[in-house]
Amino acid sequence: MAASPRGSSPVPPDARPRLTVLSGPSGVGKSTVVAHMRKVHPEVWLSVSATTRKPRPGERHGVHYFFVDDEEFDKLVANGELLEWAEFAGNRYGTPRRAVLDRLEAGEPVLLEIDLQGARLVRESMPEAQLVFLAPPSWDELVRRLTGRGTEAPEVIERRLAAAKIELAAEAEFDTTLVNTSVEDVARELLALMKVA
Ligand SMILES: Nc1ncnc2c1ncn2[C@@H]1O[C@H](COP(=O)(O)OP(=O)(O)OP(=O)(O)O)[C@@H](O)[C@H]1O
Ligand SMILES: Nc1nc2c(ncn2[C@@H]2O[C@H](COP(=O)(O)O)[C@@H](O)[C@H]2O)c(=O)[nH]1
Repeated sequence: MAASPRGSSPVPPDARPRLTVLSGPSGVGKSTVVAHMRKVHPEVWLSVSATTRKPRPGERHGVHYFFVDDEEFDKLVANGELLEWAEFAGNRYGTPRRAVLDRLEAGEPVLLEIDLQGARLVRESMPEAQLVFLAPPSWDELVRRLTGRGTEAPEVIERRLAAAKIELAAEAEFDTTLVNTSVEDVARELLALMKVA
């Protein structure tokens, strides 16, 4: 048997876990599910996006998002540093490319939590990615969750609900749909899809 070289060697492409993209309308519970999943399996790496949105109370730079201004976001785009980016409800959001590629090359499971436009762009550039759609149990429940979160002004909620109608209509573009009735059940199903548990 040939001796293994010292240090870490790149993982062959076939052995790499697929990139998983989680999308779904604003307020459906994506962040809640992912937070639960990572409490149980901290090894699941979640990409930290850059955004021009202002932080909500409790959100920390580098943890929840990289909060940047318009000029900084323009530079990230111009320098090709984003794997994908999109404008959503008046703000821009993008996935830092290098960190995602590094984790995939190291053979680690990678999760993106992004909107429909971003999911479509990832599908184009990385067709091997699996796209998971998180759906609400009903429209009324989605409105309740988004409103009940209490983080957005009424006009922002309206914009997000308008986007939600478009996102719900695109469910068939995804490889799998999970209905977020129970956070624990969805987290378990997502871990299974990612082949983590
Ligand atoms: N299964 C569930 N049952 C009841 N409430 C839920 C469930 N999942 C999430 N929630 C609640 O719904 C609200 C929205 O959840 P969350 O912020 O995770 O949504 P999101 O999809 O990440 O939204 P956004 O895209 O706007 O960031 C939160 O108040 C959360 O506690
Ligand atoms: N295309 C991308 N969408 C992203 C990214 N990071 C987050 N998002 C999505 O934006 C909306 C709004 O998020 P919020 O934190 O302001 O509620 C939501 O659908 C996120 O999934 C990204 O890098 N690219």
